[in-house]
Amino acid sequence: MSTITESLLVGLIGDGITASLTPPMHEREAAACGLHYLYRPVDLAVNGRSAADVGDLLRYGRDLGFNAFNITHPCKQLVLEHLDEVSEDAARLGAVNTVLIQDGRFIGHNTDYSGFATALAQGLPDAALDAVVQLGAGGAGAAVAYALLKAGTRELTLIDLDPERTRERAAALAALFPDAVVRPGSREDLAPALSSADGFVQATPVGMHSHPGLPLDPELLRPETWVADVIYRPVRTQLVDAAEARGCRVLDGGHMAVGQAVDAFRLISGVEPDAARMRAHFLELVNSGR
Ligand SMILES: NC(=O)C1=CN([C@@H]2O[C@H](COP(=O)(O)OP(=O)(O)OC[C@H]3O[C@@H](n4cnc5c(N)ncnc54)[C@H](O)[C@@H]3O)[C@@H](O)[C@H]2O)C=CC1
Ligand SMILES: O=C1C[C@@](O)(C(=O)O)C[C@@H](O)[C@@H]1O
Repeated sequence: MSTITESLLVGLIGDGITASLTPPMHEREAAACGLHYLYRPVDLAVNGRSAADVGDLLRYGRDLGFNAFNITHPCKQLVLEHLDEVSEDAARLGAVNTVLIQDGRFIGHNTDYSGFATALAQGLPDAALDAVVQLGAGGAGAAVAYALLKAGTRELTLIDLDPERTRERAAALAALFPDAVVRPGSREDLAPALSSADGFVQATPVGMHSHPGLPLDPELLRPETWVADVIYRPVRTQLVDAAEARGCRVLDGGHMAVGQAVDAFRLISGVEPDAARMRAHFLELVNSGR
């Protein structure tokens, strides 16, 4: 037996997340830190719930003694209206992936953007960020683009298959970062934009086990352009391999997956996790086929 202050009970609310690696990442790190910490997937698909139930699930969780939740697709925006307080960055970004429950209040944060920012700073130290081309303007793309602009990107070319989404996301980001140029583009803009870009970020599902392939012709990548992928299943995507073969510096998607977990773990537990240990455990999980 333990009370809400003696142990930590955490959940991940989202659709189809039962096999997520985030729960084992948190639990293993907590064990290494000597914490009593349980982290359960709360899968909408398994429970016959819809995304609109996220507020009810949060309130049930609070009543049942949960300390925090991670929130994922398709609830990261929907959850906002149920929160008592939202961090400045999560409010600006318009998405929350971590909810702390403190004194019965719900407090939202976004560790997708901060996790990517740390991953980029540590994984590609000294990378020039002035001009970046990004493919994909969905949920992950929004967080990554926000992180880039906050870290100093002056010129971001955003390209998504959905032109309306591209325009809307580019306009929203341009309003948040008035000193930067956020240019909505189409696939025809890839080659000219990459001819002078410092970096290329791939934030589409292309490259996942379920969507194998390359999101662009790797010949378009100059060796001096760094490349970041958000896909982490597999960690070594075809893009990561092709970019390395071209001589580019590369950040695989596992860095963002670990980065969001590191930042959420710190917020939830108040304990500083060992990021290198979490990355090693993450790779162990991926390599064992989890
Ligand atoms: N490393 C990490 O921590 C995280 C990784 N992810 C991964 O990021 C990927 C994207 O996830 P979400 O953004 O949530 O999905 P989403 O469905 O919200 O957005 C994906 C976007 O990519 C666009 N797209 C698809 N194919 C494209 C192509 N060939 N060229 C240009 N645009 C294209 C779609 O139109 C859509 O707007 C997923 O594979 C997910 O697993 C997501 C969250 C965190
Ligand atoms: O979107 C993601 C991915 C995730 O849902 C996972 O399953 O690892 C965990 C969330 O915290 C994060 O925001």
